[in-house]
This record gives sequence, C-alpha cells and structure tokens, in this order.
Amino acid sequence: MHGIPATLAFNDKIPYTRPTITVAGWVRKQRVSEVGVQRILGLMASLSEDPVVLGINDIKEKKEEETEIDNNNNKEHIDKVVVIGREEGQSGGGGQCGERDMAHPTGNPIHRSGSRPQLDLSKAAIQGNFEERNPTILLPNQSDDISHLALDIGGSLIKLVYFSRHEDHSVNDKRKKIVKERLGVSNGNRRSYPILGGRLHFVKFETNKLNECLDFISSKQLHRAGLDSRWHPESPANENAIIKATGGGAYKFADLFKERLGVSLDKEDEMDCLVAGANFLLKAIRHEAFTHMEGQKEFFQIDQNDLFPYLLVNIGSGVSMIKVDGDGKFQRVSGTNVGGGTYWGLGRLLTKCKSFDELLELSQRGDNRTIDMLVGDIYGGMDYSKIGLSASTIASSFGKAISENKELEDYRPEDISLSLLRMISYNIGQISYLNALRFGIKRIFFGGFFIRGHAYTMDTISFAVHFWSKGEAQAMFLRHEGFLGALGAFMSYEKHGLDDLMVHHLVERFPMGAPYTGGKIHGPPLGNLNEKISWMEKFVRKGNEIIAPVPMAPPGTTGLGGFEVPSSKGGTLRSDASALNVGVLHLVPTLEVFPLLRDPKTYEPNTIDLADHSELDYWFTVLSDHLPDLVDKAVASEGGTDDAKRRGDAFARAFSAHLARLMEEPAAYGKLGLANLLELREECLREFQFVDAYRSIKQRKDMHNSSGTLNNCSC
Ligand SMILES: Nc1ncnc2c1ncn2[C@@H]1O[C@H](COP(=O)(O)OP(=O)(O)O)[C@@H](O)[C@H]1O
Ligand SMILES: CC(C)(COP(=O)(O)O)[C@@H](O)C(=O)NCCC(=O)O
Repeated sequence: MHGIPATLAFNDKIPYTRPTITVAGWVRKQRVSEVGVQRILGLMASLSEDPVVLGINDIKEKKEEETEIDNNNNKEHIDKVVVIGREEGQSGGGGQCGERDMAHPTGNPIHRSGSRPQLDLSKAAIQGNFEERNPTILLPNQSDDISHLALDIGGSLIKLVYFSRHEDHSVNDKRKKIVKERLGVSNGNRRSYPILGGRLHFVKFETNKLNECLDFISSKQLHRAGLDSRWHPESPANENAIIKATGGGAYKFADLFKERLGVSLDKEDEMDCLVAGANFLLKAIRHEAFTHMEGQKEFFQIDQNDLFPYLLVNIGSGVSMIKVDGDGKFQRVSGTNVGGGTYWGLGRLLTKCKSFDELLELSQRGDNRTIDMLVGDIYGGMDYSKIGLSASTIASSFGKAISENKELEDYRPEDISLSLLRMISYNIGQISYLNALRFGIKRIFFGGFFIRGHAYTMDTISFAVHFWSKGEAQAMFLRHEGFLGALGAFMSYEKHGLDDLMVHHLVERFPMGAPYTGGKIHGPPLGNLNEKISWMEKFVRKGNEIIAPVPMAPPGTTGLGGFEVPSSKGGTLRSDASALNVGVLHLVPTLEVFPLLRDPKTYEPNTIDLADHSELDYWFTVLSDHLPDLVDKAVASEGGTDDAKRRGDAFARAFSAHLARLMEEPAAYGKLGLANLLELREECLREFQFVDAYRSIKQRKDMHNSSGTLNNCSC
C-alpha cells in the first residue's frame, strides 16, 4: 500500500503545480463537511487513474496539455502527475530528475552483461483506441524479453519472485484523448508491443513439496522466460529457457527442473543474491524496514546515503551474517547452525506439530517458565542484581527439564515451543550483536522466513540486541523478510527492469484474497470477480462476521509471508498480535511523483500518520460514514445496473473488512497513513470494477464548466 503515485499533498512552492491542495492537511485543519471530503475523494479518484505513459520527448506536450485542461476545467484538476520516460544515460527532464541518473553502482558481483535499464522508453507513444480497456503503449525500442521468474530454493522453503505485465489499463478520459491527439497517434494501428509496467509477485512453497512448486510454475507458464503467453499464445514453449535460481536447491534440483519443465537453472550465488535483494528493498520499497520492540512496530525510510555499512542476518534454515558495505560489496562474517531449521526440526520432534505455523501458534499459548530455568529458580527467588540479572531472566533455556521426575509428555507442547523459540531467537540476536560490535556496525537487518512476521520472535531478537548493546545497536526487520535471495536472483537477469527504481515506482497493493474469520483462512483463495462477490454474499447470509480479507495467495502455496497471531504473549516481551502481510508490488516504472520536489526520495505523501490512534479513529469514522454515499456514487457511475449494485455491495463489505482489519492492527499492511488508506479504498473499488466512482459527478461538472456556470465552485 506504499508509494501512492502522486498523492494528496500538493505544495504551492512547486512550479507549475497550480492551485495548491494539501488535501489531507486541509481536511484535517477544517474538519471539512461531508461534501468537502467527497470532493477530495473524487479528486483522488481522478488522480489514481492509470497514468498515461509518455516518452521524455513528450513532457513538453504534456505540460501544454495540462494547461489546456486547466483552462477548460476546474482549477484543482489533478494534473500534477507528470510522467517521464527515461532514456539510457539520461538523467531526467529539464534537470527535474537530476538525482536519478542511470549510472549503475559498480562492483556488483552478480554477473550481468549490461547495466542499462530494461525498460527502454525512448520514442514511447500511446497507441490504440483510447476508448478501449487495454490501450497500448508503443515502445518501439523495447525488446520483448522481460524476465519473469527467479527462484531461491532453500533448505526449507522455495521462494518465487515473478513478474507479470499489467493487463487492465482502463482509459477513457478526456485528458488522455487530448494527449493522443497531440501525439498524432491513430486509432487504427493496433498494439504490437506490450503495455509497460507490471507486477512483482511473491510466493513460497515448502521445499519438500517441490512438485507443487513445479506445477504452479507450469500452470502459470512462468518458465517460458521471455515469452509472455498472454501476449504470444501461439508461441511454443521455449526449449532453451533459463531461470535464475539461487540457494542450495538450485544445484540439488537442477536436473528435476530440466526434466519436468525443460528449463535450465542458471545458478547465482546465495550471498550475492541476499545482499542484492536487501539493498534493492531498502532503496526501492517505501518503509520496507521497521523496528519491533515490546510489541511496538515503527517503520523507517532509510536514507540511501546513510545505509552502509549494515549487518544483514538471514535466518533461514541456518543463519548467515553478512557485513554489507555497498552494492555488491560485502563479506560473510559469521553464521550459526542454530536457526530456523533448528526451531522447526527440534520443535516438530518435541511437540509432534504437523506444520511450522502450528508450532508457532502453539508458542502463543505457552509459558516458558515451566521449562526454562530462571535466575530466580537458582537464587531462591532473588535477583542477581550485581551483574544485572533479574530473577525473571532466563538463566538456562530448558534448564528445568533436567528434573528426573518428568518426561517429555509431562511438559506442555505450548511451553516447549515457546521456550525453543525464545532460545533460538535470543541466541541469534546476541550473536548478531557481537558480530556488529566486531565491525562497529550499529544497524542490523534481519531477514529470512524464520521471522515470519511474528511479534514474539522479533521482540526477542530486538531485546537481545538492545540488551547486549546497551541500546547502542538497533535490530530492524524487513517486510519481505524471506524473499531477499529470490529478489536478488531476479535482479541478476541482464534485463530485470528493477535498476534504479525509486520508492514511488513500486506501489504495493492488497487485493481481496481469502477473507478469514477467527484468524483462519476459510476456503481457497478467491479467484475472479464473481467468486469474490459470491463469497461476500454467502458469508454475510450465513450471519458470520467478515473480519478481514487477506492478500491473495495462489492455491497450494504457503502464502505470502503474513502470519496471523491470535493472542498476545505475556511476560517481559509483549507481542502485539502482529501480522505483516506482503502484497503484490505494482511496477509503475515511468511514474514520477512531483518531479520538482527538492528531494523526491524523502518525500512523504502522508501528512497524517494514522499511528496516532485518535487520528485513526477519526478517519475510520469518516470513511465508514461516507461509505454508503460512495457506493451510491460508484453504482451510479456504472449506470445503476443490478450488476453494479451487486458489485457495490460487495465492495462495501470488502472495504469494511479492510478497515476492520486495520483498526485491529494498523500496521498490518505496512506503515499506514491517510493517503494509503484512500489508495486502498481506490484499489478496492477497482477490484470490483469501478473505474471511477466519481465519473458521473465529473461529467456533470464538465457540462457545467463548458456552459460557464460553475467556475467558482467552492464545495
Ligand atoms: N511454512 C513453513 N514451512 C517450513 N518452515 C517455515 C515455514 N514458514 C516459515 N518457516 C521457517 O523458515 C525457515 C526457512 O526460512 P528461509 O528463509 O526460507 O530459509 P531456507 O532458504 O533455508 O529455506 C524454516 O527453517 C522455518 O524456521
Ligand atoms: C548454508 C546456508 C548458507 C544455507 O542457507 P539457507 O538455506 O539456510 O538459507 C545457511 O544454512 C548457513 O549459513 N548456515 C550456517 C552455517 C554456519 O555458519 O555455521
């Protein structure tokens, strides 16, 4: 939900962004009327239309076109989204993008024969009929071999990162028509190039269920590298396809991939990939990193100039500790074999749990004091304050199990799981800090799927780092924790398209997946629109409360990374029942947010931070109260048909469910600001195929404008 492209706050100091609207701030200050809110939200709707993608040479026309529209239309028309194409070696338009030069960092050991960006936008133009749903962006210089899939096949899990092109660009507005006319693009000449942009998906499978992973790749034709079947349905499978892969399984299972899918795995070094993935995430994804202390999550946007050095600790089956000094500059300084595999392996043996999540869930109900030996147990209930140990400090993990009177069956699996989780997390945190200390590093990023977005795990690691460093060092976590290696492998393609992306180029979205109740997902993921609507209807008819939708997880996968924790964990380290869900990253590579901003990288579109609970309550009330009215407008915008009414109803339920989810856990989808919330609502409308809920209002306004009656609208 991050990186709202061109969002609410407009600054009047920015040249050629005419009448200023700091929408969120303005609303906030005035506690505006319902009408005012609606108006803003309407503007948002027009703002978030799919951007027209233009080439660098078209910027001038674009500016002229904006002026023209502004003259014709209301003054607050949202026309600040200037879309800039980039050509190789070009640093941007008219000095506006000076910081965005295309020079690629040197020293990256991931081999690729070129470092130029894959998306060649030179001479880009719009082609096709503007009235049709899927207008084409003509990229005459764009080669077609966009990479699709990269794998990280680890000891426990297979991680997939794959790219799919955008399919639905709905365009039907006057502005885009004018652009087209200016460009002299004819309607008759239909697409021969793909639409630019796409989505990065994140999926994982258990390594011991490799066949399911192969089936998934095959069903989606992801192995047909370079040929997108939706664009070239007639093409035969690419016999010589190569997929980038990292992790031990890239070696171990290479023959199987060849046999089953006819593809060769091009092996990339695991450490190279972890570092490349982490650097990419920290630079390109807004608020990727966060701290987690005593149940409190705080998101950070790391300053790229102040990123290195850092210690990357990847907690997979085993643990690697890597000192990272730059892009491609790193050294694996340590590791430990007590990692995620240890927790899951030992935990399975000791508790008979059938899955990792079950084991983790058990820990939520555990009490480690029944099995861990505390300082107080040794010191007769007293602290050992001379050396800074309180009575409740664990002196020896599993220490109480030395008792001869008890066997395994006498201990509760819940307590065993918690004790084990705490032991391993704490140990990793401590060793990590000692390694950071060796090199004078203050910031430690933790990745790997052992973390699983699990509050207690993160709290324990943070506690260890904080305790041993006396607050000097900081543990930070990554939202895409387990996908670092797979992302790095993706980036090792010669043409991966992710070079030099900035935070706003990737927009995270959370489509309705499988709504759940009571912390459990019910039924298979929802596929098409009809399924989504009927599920909503069915569920409500049964009288079950819809608690929240969860992001889409393809069938058969182990999900996207989020973990729903039903209850909190007491003791010194509090858990907050957190769940970090990972959405789909939408790549909008040519979108530039306010190019005249002095420092676009640090620009924060959210002027209202909903981490403040009173703000959250206030805005949730505004949005909930406004919902029926919005649905009416959305339905009217689609002609008020029965189908539109049904979709409107489903949208309302889905969005309410999102709100309920966020009310329960505001950081569930990452850092939450007002702009994110509005964008989420827009996305949800689109999911139920409402292109522009305010279309009829805008049309009415256009009519008024052209008859000169509504020039000074102040609603
Ligand atoms: N669904 C799952 N199945 C197995 N292990 C899981 C699962 N989810 C999280 N884990 C944890 O994540 C660890 C694997 O993390 P990962 O980063 O994928 O490493 P690897 O590359 O070694 O597979 C496991 O050892 C386990 O502790
Ligand atoms: C061998 C590995 C790099 C494999 O990576 P993984 O599949 O665990 O993510 C990792 O398990 C590891 O770093 N183990 C610790 C070995 C050690 O330093 O003692």
